[in-house]
Amino acid sequence: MPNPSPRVAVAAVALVDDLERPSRLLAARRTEPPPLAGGWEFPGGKVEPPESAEDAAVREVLEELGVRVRLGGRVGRTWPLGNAYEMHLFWGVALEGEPEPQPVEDHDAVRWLGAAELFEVAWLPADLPIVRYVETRLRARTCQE
Ligand SMILES: Nc1nc2c([nH]c(=O)n2[C@H]2C[C@H](O)[C@@H](COP(=O)(O)OP(=O)(O)OP(=O)(O)O)O2)c(=O)[nH]1
Repeated sequence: MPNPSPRVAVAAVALVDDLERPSRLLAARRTEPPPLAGGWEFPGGKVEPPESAEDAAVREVLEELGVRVRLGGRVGRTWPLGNAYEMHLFWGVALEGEPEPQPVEDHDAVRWLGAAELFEVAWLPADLPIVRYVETRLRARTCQE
């Protein structure tokens, strides 16, 4: 049977300070591979079937930032990342009592960014349309569509 999507699924989290009234987003700076190193992104990674995109997003944030998160809804639609990947992005917030997110694996810096600061970091190019959408949500102080 033909594969319905030739793109590999990536799942990631738009980690915010508050799912009800978000004002800041966490961005993380990649260290690997060399062509992507230094680019800022949403923490996440490839979905490893049979896990769901949601489970992959939670797993990746724990591995990469040392924080357990609770997910909210999806951030918009599924977003293409070049020709090879598609991203399933979920709003998320750190569970109560979790430590401050820090780069544990695959990143060397994290930053909390308010709506007016979102473009102070060099996002991976494929993330730019997503960040523009996130900006509209932070300015409206809502994770709703
Ligand atoms: N996690 C993440 N990946 C992104 C973003 N934007 C973007 O273009 N990508 C690309 C980079 C990678 O080519 C691909 C995701 O792969 P990854 O390297 O994060 O996945 P992974 O952690 O499972 O990596 P690996 O174990 O297979 O090395 O998607 C983003 O915001 N977050």
